[in-house]
Amino acid sequence: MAKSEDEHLQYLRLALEEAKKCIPTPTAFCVGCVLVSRLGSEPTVIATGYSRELPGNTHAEANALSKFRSLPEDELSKFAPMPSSHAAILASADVYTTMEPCSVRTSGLPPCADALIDAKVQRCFIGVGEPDDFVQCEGAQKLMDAGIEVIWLKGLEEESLSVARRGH
Ligand SMILES: Nc1nc(O)c(N)c(N[C@@H]2O[C@H](COP(=O)(O)O)[C@@H](O)[C@H]2O)n1
Repeated sequence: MAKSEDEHLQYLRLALEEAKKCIPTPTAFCVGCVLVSRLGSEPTVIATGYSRELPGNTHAEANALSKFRSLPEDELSKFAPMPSSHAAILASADVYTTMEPCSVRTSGLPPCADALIDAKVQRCFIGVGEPDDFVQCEGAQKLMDAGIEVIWLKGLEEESLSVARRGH
């Protein structure tokens, strides 16, 4: 396996570890997400998130974005060689998510695909497409329509889905 492909799978495995932290519920998936900045000489994890980690009915991708945005400005130098803002770092970031970002929410809350588009992230690496257990998901298409590169990683589809469906 090529080095870069292996690196992407490593980040997806990290996202799977996040997904395993979710408290399962029969009415939603257990998803994990990792945000990686590539502004420095080495890629750096800038935030992680999982479904229902933050209070309320919260999703993995939105939680990772919120956690990163809540970091104080003076900690951002860890992620970028030049003085940089939260928005600039996110605009260079890659997203690794165990399941396709949601495009519609049964609760009516804002979908993760919209949050990633608003953050102007670079690329989104996905472990598995969202099955139509609850809704018809069009998250990957939404991201691509907004100019975000979508990469379907191969190899962890079954594990991503079985972790997502824990508690169903
Ligand atoms: N990508 C993604 N990340 C999460 O953290 C999720 N929980 C989901 N699930 C999706 O959201 C729908 C449920 O919506 P509500 O939380 O009830 O508003 C579910 O149908 C999945 O599409 N996806």
